[in-house]
Amino acid sequence: MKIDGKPFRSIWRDDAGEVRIIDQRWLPHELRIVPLDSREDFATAIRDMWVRGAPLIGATAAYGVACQMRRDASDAALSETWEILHATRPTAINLRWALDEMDRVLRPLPPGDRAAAAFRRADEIAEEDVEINRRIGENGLALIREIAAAKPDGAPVNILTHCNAGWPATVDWGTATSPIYHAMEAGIAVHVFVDETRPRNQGAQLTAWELNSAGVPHSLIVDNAGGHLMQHGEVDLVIVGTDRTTARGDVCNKIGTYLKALAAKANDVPFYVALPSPTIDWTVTDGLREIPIEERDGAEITHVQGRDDQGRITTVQISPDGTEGRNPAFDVTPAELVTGLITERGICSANADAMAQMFGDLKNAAQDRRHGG
Ligand SMILES: CSC[C@@H](O)[C@@H](O)C(=O)COP(=O)(O)O
Repeated sequence: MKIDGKPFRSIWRDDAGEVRIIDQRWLPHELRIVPLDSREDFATAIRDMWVRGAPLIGATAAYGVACQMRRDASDAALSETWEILHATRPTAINLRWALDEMDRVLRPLPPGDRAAAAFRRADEIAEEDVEINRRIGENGLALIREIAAAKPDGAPVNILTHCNAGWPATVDWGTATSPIYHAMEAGIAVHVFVDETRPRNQGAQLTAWELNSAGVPHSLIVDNAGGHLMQHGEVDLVIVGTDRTTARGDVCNKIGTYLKALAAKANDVPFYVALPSPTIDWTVTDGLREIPIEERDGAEITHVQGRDDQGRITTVQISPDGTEGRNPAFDVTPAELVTGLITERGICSANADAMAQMFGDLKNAAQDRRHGG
């Protein structure tokens, strides 16, 4: 997508082949581009959320393996790099997916061939992500078009989204935002309610920033406003992203997603999840019991970052000294609250049969790998 009219991705290789990212900690106030080189650079960038969002975490890890292969392409380095990068964040399954994929491709090769093959596969993973998200956009567009057709002429389709499942969370397009960008391109009027998404404010800082840059009409709302807006008929559709979706369609996403799904159900608002296939974890079914939920530093709750009137990015404390924050970063929305999954292959019901029918090949491949096939 574009920043000030210039096309950008969230991660790319420069003319010399070096990996560069947008350091998202400073958005929307400053656009800082940084190189990543060592395995430690990559681990820090994922752990400390310079990059974040499930698909981008996966792509970054793939490039992390590739860069390491330039330094040391031994079997031991391959295994160690898998472990180090895998330990950075626990919830988004794209991390393990990308690391397994790199291992699958590199392990059979002689060490001398691994660096070149690793960069090839990492570039492909990045390109595949862009294409998956483009298709999610096309498939979600059909949904928005249908809702638009039932509205009075010219009235915008009001879409609520939570967190940032936009292009900064992926390599490009975003997942939840891709249908919105496709609707804009198709000339359909849309308006987006952006949940601020405490504690880290990915909605206020990233989703609002990207929609603003793309000229998409939007309103920033506090996380607690969604239910009220739904009760008053102001939301036509909810679209969120996901960090891990189970084989039966339980959806793990940013903390607060579950409450939006409950409110949507109570008010007959369709609740859709934009789901790229690498975000499906075929090894788990019961999301509530089986998905590890990241617990982050309580300081993210007790403090807030913003820009002061001197233009400096600063952090302030909002709670009393001595009060500690409890900070589970994700929650699980059970499949029965999900109207449908917008995937690159089409829209799929959130249940085991429908998912197995749409992605049977991927499910079988995952099961083969699990049994050492
Ligand atoms: C396309 S991104 C989908 C999810 O990864 C996104 O909604 C989300 O929860 C991101 O969490 P974050 O903690 O910012 O990495």
